[in-house]
Amino acid sequence: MTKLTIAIPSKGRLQDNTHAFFARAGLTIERPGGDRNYRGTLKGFPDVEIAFLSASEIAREIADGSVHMGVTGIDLVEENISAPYEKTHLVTALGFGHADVVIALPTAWIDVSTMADLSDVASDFRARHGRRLRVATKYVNLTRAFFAKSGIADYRIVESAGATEGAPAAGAAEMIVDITSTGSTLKANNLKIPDDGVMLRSQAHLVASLTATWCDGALAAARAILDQVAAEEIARKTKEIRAVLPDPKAAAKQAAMEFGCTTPFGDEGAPLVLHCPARDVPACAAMLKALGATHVNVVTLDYVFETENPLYDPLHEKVS
Ligand SMILES: Nc1ncnc2c1ncn2[C@@H]1O[C@H](COP(=O)(O)OP(=O)(O)OP(=O)(O)O)[C@@H](O)[C@H]1O
Ligand SMILES: O=P(O)(O)OC[C@H]1O[C@H](OP(=O)(O)OP(=O)(O)O)[C@H](O)[C@@H]1O
Ligand SMILES: [Mg+2]
Repeated sequence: MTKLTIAIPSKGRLQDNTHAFFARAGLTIERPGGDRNYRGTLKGFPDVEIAFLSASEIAREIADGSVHMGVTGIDLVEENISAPYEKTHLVTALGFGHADVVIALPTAWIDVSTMADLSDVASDFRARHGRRLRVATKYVNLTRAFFAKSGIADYRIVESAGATEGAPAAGAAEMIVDITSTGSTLKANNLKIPDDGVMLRSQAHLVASLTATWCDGALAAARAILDQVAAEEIARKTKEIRAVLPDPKAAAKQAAMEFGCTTPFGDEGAPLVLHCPARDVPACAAMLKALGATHVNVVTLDYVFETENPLYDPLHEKVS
């Protein structure tokens, strides 16, 4: 494998957001031949190959090293990979695909509102019915780990590939473990989440493989791509503030202390140029006015390229 292979979701809810994420970083995914082609390219990066896979396949291929990087959900990383953080490295959270893996049980079970309550019910159920409570799920490994942590042993997993929320009403299980975001599917099926029943908060991540072969070419391509991704990420979270001040050095120092502002071009300039966390801009502008600035210009940035790359450097450390 001399090329860098990046896997991206070819269907499902992560697909569109993934394309938008790459586009934001100025990266264009090309898929010659359209939807039926499972290989694509990244415009301007001849050493990169794109693999189109489902989100769960992406987690598996990252684990076994057949792709270098991919976009998938943390739920799938933790469910599909044993010892996930020995085999993968989370490059960055992508801010979409937010969903919780939860345990849900019938709303009619009014006495059960915590995992401790459920533990009691599970033992009673077994004593009374001579069989164990059934949990329908496709998250078999996450469920086992969570039930063990909650001290519940009296249950049995019924594997469910789809429409899991329907299992209790269909009589196939007493409860479920599944992913939820708005909660409307659970509600429609008369299911509720115990107070401490959230097993995992998931979102889509850019994930790198620690088992793939990282030759120099693959590393160089990863660096070039992550330079663009990091530059966009920093730019999105940062505003550039420009102001002329009687004592720019003192203002820069105060802005650094109060808001963590940096001075990318030094602290002597007229105007002084600050990089400020986006959320602190109004407060920082007020401070600069109080220090004598008559105008405070705030500029939105497209990219901020820096020598150090907060996304690439930690990955490089692990794979070389
Ligand atoms: N309702 C939801 N809201 C937000 N994210 C969700 C929701 N359902 C699933 N996801 C997330 O989307 C990711 C992929 O799920 P999706 O169902 O699109 O693909 P998949 O399960 O891999 O498909 P398949 O099982 O057919 O291979 C998962 O990481 C999951 O956490
Ligand atoms: O909390 P909610 O907003 O109601 O979302 C939850 C539902 O979304 C997912 O299904 P999806 O729509 O991806 O269909 P699928 O079962 O075919 O994957 C998940 O499996 C739940 O069924
Ligand atoms: Mg789905």
